Amino acid sequence: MSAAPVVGIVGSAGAYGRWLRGFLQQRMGLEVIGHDPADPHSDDPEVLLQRADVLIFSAPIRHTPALIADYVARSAGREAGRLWLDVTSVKSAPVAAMLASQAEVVGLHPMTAPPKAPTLKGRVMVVCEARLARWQPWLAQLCAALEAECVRATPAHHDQVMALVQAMVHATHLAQAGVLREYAPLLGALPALMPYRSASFELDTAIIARILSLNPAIYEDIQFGNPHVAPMLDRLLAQLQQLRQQVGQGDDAARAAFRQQMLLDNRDSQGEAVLAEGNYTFERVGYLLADLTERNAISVHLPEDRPGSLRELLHVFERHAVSLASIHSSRTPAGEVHFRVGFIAGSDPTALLAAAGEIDASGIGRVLSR
Ligand SMILES: O=C(O)C(=O)C[C@]1(C(=O)O)C=C[C@@H](O)C=C1
Repeated sequence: MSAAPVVGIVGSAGAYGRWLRGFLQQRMGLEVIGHDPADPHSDDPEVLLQRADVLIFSAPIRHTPALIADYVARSAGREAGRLWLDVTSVKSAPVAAMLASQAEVVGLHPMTAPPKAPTLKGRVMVVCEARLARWQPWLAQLCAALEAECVRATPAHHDQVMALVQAMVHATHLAQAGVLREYAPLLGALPALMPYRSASFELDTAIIARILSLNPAIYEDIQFGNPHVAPMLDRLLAQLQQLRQQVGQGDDAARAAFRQQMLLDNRDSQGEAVLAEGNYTFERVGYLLADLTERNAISVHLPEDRPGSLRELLHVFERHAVSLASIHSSRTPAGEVHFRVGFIAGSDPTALLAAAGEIDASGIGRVLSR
């Protein structure tokens, strides 16, 4: 095991491959080599097998087990004493394929698309330590540098849990997207419904938009590449069919059954503490959404990340006698940290313009277009 291993990425041109290369080079100061069939300038697989102390498979889930098997055959024992990792959303098959090698093996699953941020701070990463010995300290360094909340699991348990955490969530939202599409000729597309939104609807449509904006192959493979998904879908359908039957029946007995099964039994099963926490989260997110959609606001990027920058910014509003209603740190779509400052209703637009002008002119911050 080397303190500064050479890392090889199989799938270096993909979204995670590119993110990992940046992270490993910039945050961990490591030499990174990579192969990707989509990048003719990338290194040959043989170069990776010769030089990489750590090999990371970052390829489409569907092809990963066969791809790993191919590397096991080509490597032919040279991988002994090295570390092999993968970052796919399903764990049993890729980890089993890596275990056919003589390398130490850890399956990873970051529970996020490649973030705009330089690390996985604030995100979860599942870690399946399938065969780990001498590389343990380096894996700990990797996890610390990634700043993710790491949760250990076996590949089998991971895949069972992901049928709920990922496949069920994606399935219900894609079904909602399909229903919205079917109703669009009658009621209009989403923009026609948004004026009537509840916080729940807004959150669900944001999730739908997120899923439909990311890589379709990942969502396909999460449904089709995990054997625990089909039985989960059966249960999901049975729940919906039961509700459909009760609404169709429509009498007091059906209402009582609905109330008992769908509301009371589910409430009891979740327990008071979990419900209270989730309900509180919902309220906080609801307020956050309201603040973020508030038009009477400006976003400011503070170029200097130093103590006192935010106080100087707030001081400008104070001098222009503008009262703030909210302040949130957030990220632009390009990933730049900014502060979004909301103002109380009826704030003087001229004072706001003057304050924004002063922030720009003084160099305290850069006011972003809305
Ligand atoms: O960044 C996100 O929106 C995600 O959560 C992406 C998401 C998911 O939708 O479950 C998709 C694939 C990865 O395996 C992890 C998480």
